[in-house]
Formats: sequence, C-alpha cells, structure tokens
Amino acid sequence: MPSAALAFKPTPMKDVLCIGSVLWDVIGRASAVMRVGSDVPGRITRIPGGVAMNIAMTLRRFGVRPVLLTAIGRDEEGDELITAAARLGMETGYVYRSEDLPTDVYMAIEGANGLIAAIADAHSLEAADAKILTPLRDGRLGSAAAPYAGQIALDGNLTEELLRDIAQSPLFANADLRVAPASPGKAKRLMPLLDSANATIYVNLEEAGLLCNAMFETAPEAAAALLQRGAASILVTDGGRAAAHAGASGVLTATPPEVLVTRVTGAGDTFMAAHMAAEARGDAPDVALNAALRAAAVYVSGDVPS
Ligand SMILES: Nc1ncnc2c1ncn2[C@@H]1O[C@H](COP(=O)(O)OP(=O)(O)O)[C@@H](O)[C@H]1O
Ligand SMILES: O=c1[nH]cc([C@@H]2O[C@H](COP(=O)(O)O)[C@@H](O)[C@H]2O)c(=O)[nH]1
Repeated sequence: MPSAALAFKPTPMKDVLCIGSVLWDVIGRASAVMRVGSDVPGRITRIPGGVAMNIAMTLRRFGVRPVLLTAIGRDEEGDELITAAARLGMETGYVYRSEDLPTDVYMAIEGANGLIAAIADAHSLEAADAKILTPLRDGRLGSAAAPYAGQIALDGNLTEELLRDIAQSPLFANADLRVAPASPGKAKRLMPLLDSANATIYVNLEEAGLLCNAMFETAPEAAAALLQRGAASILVTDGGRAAAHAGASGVLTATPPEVLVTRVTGAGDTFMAAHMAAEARGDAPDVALNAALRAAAVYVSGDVPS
C-alpha cells in the first residue's frame, strides 16, 4: 500500500484550489409528472453550477476561500459568472478566460417524477485542456521546482487524458488531491487517479461500482474493493446507510445520524467539503468521517441554508 498519504501534513484550511467545471446551470422545474415529449408550464432558473463550483460554494460554508481554476468564456455569460463567483467569495483571478470558447452550460429538466434528463455542455473546459492549469506552472500558484502544496478539489469533468497527466505531473506531486466524479457517466474518467498516492477519492456507491465494474451492496465492501485496486484513500457514501473510509489503516465504517430528509441534492458535496475541512484541521480518520456524516445529515435535513 502506498505510504505517501501518511506523510501529508494537514494543510491550513485557508485557500483550496477548485479545478474543474464552473458554468451556468439552467434548470427547468415542473410540478407535473413528465415524460419524453412533455410540454408543461414550470419555472426555469439559471444559477452558478458545475461540480468544481458546487464544491467551491460548499467549501465557503466551512470558512475556506476557494480559488477557481477553470475555463470561462469572454462572453457576457462568462462576465456574469465571474461576477457571481466573486460575489460568492471566490478567487477568480486565476481563471482561464478564453476569447473564442463560449461559457459552458448544463441544462436539466426536473418533473414531479424526478430528473427527466440533463445535458452537460462542458466542451470549453475540455477544449481549454491544460491551459486552465497554467497558474500551477508559471509560479503564480506553483511551479515544477516548487509545486503547490495545499488541498486541491478536482472534478471529473476534465478529459481522461488531462486527469492522467495530472496523476503523473510533478506540478501536483506535493498536493493533497481531493477528487470527485462529475456524474455517473463520467465516473470512469477518474481511473488514472485511482492509484495516486496523494489522491483522496469521494464517490457514492453507484460510482464506486462503475469504477470497479461491479455491483456493491454496501459502502465498506466497495471501499475495500477500491483499496484493493490501489486507492490510497477512498470515501464511499451510501445515502442514509453506512459510509466508509478505506486508507492506510484499513476500512473504517460509520453510520449517518438519522434525520428527516428534506433535500438530497448537494449531500455528497457537503460530505466532501466537511471531510476536507476535518482532515485539514488534523482530525483522526474516524473523527473526520463522523464529522462529515454529521455535517451532511444537518444539510439534508434542511438546517443549513443552500
Ligand atoms: N437519508 C439520509 N439520511 C442521513 N444522511 C444522509 C441521507 N442521505 C444522504 N445523507 C448524507 O449525505 C452523504 C452523501 O449522500 P449520498 O447520497 O451517498 O451522496 P451523493 O449526493 O453523492 O449521491 C451521506 O453519506 C450522508 O452523510
Ligand atoms: O457532466 C456533468 N454533469 C453535471 C455537472 C454538474 O453537477 C450538478 C448536477 O448534478 P446532480 O444531478 O448530481 O445534482 C450541476 O451543478 C451540474 O452543473 C457537471 O459539472 N458535469
């Protein structure tokens, strides 16, 4: 088992780099049951989204200043998104602003019967490729000689090739990488990071199964399987059922507190951000796992404003 994960010094929870998708979420919601071809009255909203942005917004609740590394167009939508991110307390000065790429968009339709369909258009992020990482190379946030040494939240919207480069790059060698998949459809993109000694991976039970090409009944079973496949530190959540953290000291399991659930969107991000904050302040693995479960339980029960 890689032992480098043990060598990490907890990073001060000041700045956390958030690398990945920052875009506009356009969400259509209707109270009717919907199916293919439905055309119903409802509400359409546009809010900042993308996995890296969602994690960044959640990290703000834990007293962190997120530093965004992403691609945003030099279009009107992009200017508005930068303004919104700055207003939310994020550092936007390192964002790659592209002259020719449009700002990315995610669009989802939700009916009374749940999510009907969604399309993630993250083509500009994919096209910008390694350009979004320039500040880690040119000395502003780090360089090959002095790589960035703090916590980095990385999302699986980047291309698998770029994620593979990140796994091998000296620019990330000293980072405390915290990785989350972008969607079940993109879960496999995380494969190149699975056995990185300095990566902690956060997945739910379904995503764990996709990474292993297997069906798991429980989070501890999934975490043990991912550990077998070389993961240095892996957290598997399973809604209201037991979550697990597999790492250097084996597989830890803990059960979320029982709460009345009023919302589930964002539960995984809250779990991840709370766990990052707990480990950054030096909590032991069992303490950090329970702190993350408590924070996520409070969130799903609706006691924390979104
Ligand atoms: N029904 C629930 N009761 C208590 N906690 C929950 C419930 N659903 C989710 N949570 C909390 O949120 C965490 C992440 O939820 P999960 O559904 O596994 O993630 P994701 O949102 O990524 O699918 C869980 O480990 C738990 O701490
Ligand atoms: O391929 C992707 N799908 C979804 C997202 C983001 O994930 C959130 C929706 O995910 P969920 O259905 O888990 O709530 C949205 O903010 C959306 O922008 C993304 O970045 N990339």
